Formats: sequence, C-alpha cells, structure tokens
Amino acid sequence: MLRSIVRRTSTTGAYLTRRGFASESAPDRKVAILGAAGGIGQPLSLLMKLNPLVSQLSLYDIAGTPGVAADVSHINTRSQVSGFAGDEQLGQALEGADVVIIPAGVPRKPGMTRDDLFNINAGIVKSLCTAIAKYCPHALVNMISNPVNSTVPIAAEVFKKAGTYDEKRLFGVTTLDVVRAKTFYAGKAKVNVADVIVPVVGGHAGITILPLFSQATPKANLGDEEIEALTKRTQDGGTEVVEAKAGKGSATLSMAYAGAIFADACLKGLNGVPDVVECSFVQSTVTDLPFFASKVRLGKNGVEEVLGLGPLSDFEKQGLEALKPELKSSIEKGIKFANDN
Ligand SMILES: NC(=O)c1ccc[n+]([C@@H]2O[C@H](COP(=O)([O-])OP(=O)(O)OC[C@H]3O[C@@H](n4cnc5c(N)ncnc54)[C@H](O)[C@@H]3O)[C@@H](O)[C@H]2O)c1
Ligand SMILES: O=C(O)C[C@H](O)C(=O)O
Repeated sequence: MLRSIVRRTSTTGAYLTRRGFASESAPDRKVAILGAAGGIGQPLSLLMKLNPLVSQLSLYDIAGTPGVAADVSHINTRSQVSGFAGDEQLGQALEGADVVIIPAGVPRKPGMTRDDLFNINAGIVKSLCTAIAKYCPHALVNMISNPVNSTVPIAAEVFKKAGTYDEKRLFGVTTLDVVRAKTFYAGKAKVNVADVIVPVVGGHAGITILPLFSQATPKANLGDEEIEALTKRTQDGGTEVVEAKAGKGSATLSMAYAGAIFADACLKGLNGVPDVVECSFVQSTVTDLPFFASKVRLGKNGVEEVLGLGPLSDFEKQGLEALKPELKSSIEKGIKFANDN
C-alpha cells in the first residue's frame, strides 16, 4: 500500500509521496556539518535542510552556528535543526550522526596551492576526527577540507589510532571536480549538461585531478586539443574561482552544491537505494597508491565497491602516471603528520 504512493526520485534520491512531501518511510538520519558557519558551511546547511532524507541536521562551528541554525530551522522541511558552537558542544553535535560533512578550515587566496593550507587545516581535521572517533565512530565521513589528498589520510590515521577505522566509511569529497567536468564538457560538446556523465579520478589538487573525457557521455567528436584544454580547465577549476574571488576565498556555492550531492548519495546508499555510484577519494587498490579517487558504489555500510578505471586514452594513461608522485607525497605527508602530532 505504502509502496504504491511512495516513489524514490532518481535526481534527488528523495522518498516522495505523490504530493511531493517527504514520506514517513524514509528512515531517521542525522547529518552533522562541521564548519557550518563558513562559506561552504552555510549554503551546504541550506541544501541539507532541503533534503527530505535528513531528519536531524546538526550544525557545528567554533562560533556563529546558533544564528545559522536559527535561520535555517525556519524552513518548512522535515529535519530538526540544532546549532552547536565551541569545543564543549562538539560531542553533542556529533552524537548519533549517520553522516558527518567536514568543510572546516581555511580556504586558499590567490597564489596559494591547496597544500599551503596543510599547516592550519591538518590540525583542525585531526581534532575533529578525534571527536568523531569518540562520539560517532560509525558515521560516514565526507571530507571537504583541503588539501583533501592529505586530510583523508590524516583522518584514516586518527581513526586507526582510536581503533575505529573502517575504510568503507571515509570519503574525500571530489564531487566538485565531477560537477566542473560535466559543465565544461557540456559547453564544448554542445550537449545537454543534465545528460552528461564524466568520471574524474586521482585526487583533488592540480594534475592529480584526472577527468576521463574518453568515457564521457553523450559522446562527442572533440579533438585532442579540445580534450587537453577541458582537462586543464577542470584541473584548474578551483584556481579559476580563487582568482576571480581575488582574496575573498575559494569555491563555496558550487562546493556546497557538490557536497550536498555527495551527502545525498551517501544517505541513499545507507537507506539501501541500489546502484548509487559517485566518484570519491577513498582507500583503494585501483592503483599502487593507498588512497585514490574513482567511481565508488555506495551501500548500507558506505563503500560497497571501489570500481576500476575502465579503458583510458593514451593522454589519460600519461596523466595517470604523471599524477602518482604528487599524490603519493601528499598522502605520505598526511600520514606522517597524524603520526608525529
Ligand atoms: N573538496 C573540495 O572540493 C573543496 C572545495 C572548496 C573548498 N574546499 C575547502 O573547504 C574548506 C572550507 O572552505 P570555506 O570557503 O568554507 O572556508 P571558510 O573560512 O569560509 O569557512 C570555514 C569554516 O570553518 C570553521 N572552522 C575553523 N576551525 C574549525 C574547527 N576546529 N571546528 C569547526 N569549524 C571550524 C571556521 O570558523 C569557518 O566558519 C577549505 O579548506 C577549502 O579549501 C574544498
Ligand atoms: O581550489 C580550492 O582551493 C578549493 C577547492 O579545492 C576547489 O576545487 O574549488
């Protein structure tokens, strides 16, 4: 009976009734956002408040979250919103969370690399992950804070030390690379952007971002130079925004969108929706590197399957070999930091 009036939408993953309201049958899910008062955190809080799969939305930052939470809480959607500020409230913010999204930390200014953020963000991520291990060790962790190529290995080491590490539950969010690759490809190939699928593999910084345009659909007859330009633009997408913002930070709105897409996919997987596949930077055996971004099938326990790369063009094969040394050293830097500090 319930089945006949409830449908799952493929675009939002929402459980909707015929009238479009969130169904009571969607299980309760708590989502916590750490860094919720920031440039990404605020629009991401808004987008997660709009997601009918969320029943409890917990907004944490060092300051400013009571205001963000009061504001967002007036939106007439399913979730109950709470704001938490300061160290002493972090435990409460995390307790019982199914998904924790982390956009906490400093963003780039023009002229900086993501690795230049390491000194500040590594410590922030380490302390937040220590609290996750204590208060919600089974949550799926969506790491947005840069440099993702190092912050994910830091998180893994923190969880290992705490005895809570489960490689199926830790994700570096690389969805913005996919979002950009889709947009830029659609523009060049003159196809409907809503139809475009492009995997992006590797990591999340410069040349470690490797879009696989040879696998893009709908197919288009783009020449080598066009593919090279699209690849470079995708790799430099973050820098394009940093420069345009001229000192006022990096991508926030497109990142909030991408973060909301990825968190929604995690929630769908937890809820048992089949065939939920997104690219993410995860523990991996796809290459000889311990962490690598590729397509991942999401399920009730997080990562259900890390999918392989599929056939690569010669240009992509070269890109794959070229990215490995940088990605390896960023991973090692994260592991070393977590073990030395
Ligand atoms: N993965 C990606 O694709 C991607 C995309 C864009 C930005 N980022 C990264 O996301 C991070 C945040 O970017 P932003 O533009 O939102 O920055 P922001 O400075 O606007 O916001 C960061 C927020 O984190 C908070 N914060 C700092 N320390 C904290 C702590 N210990 N606990 C909780 N919150 C804390 C700050 O108070 C602030 O509100 C940066 O590291 C940026 O490089 C990643
Ligand atoms: O570029 C940045 O510093 C932020 C983020 O990683 C992005 O890709 O936009």
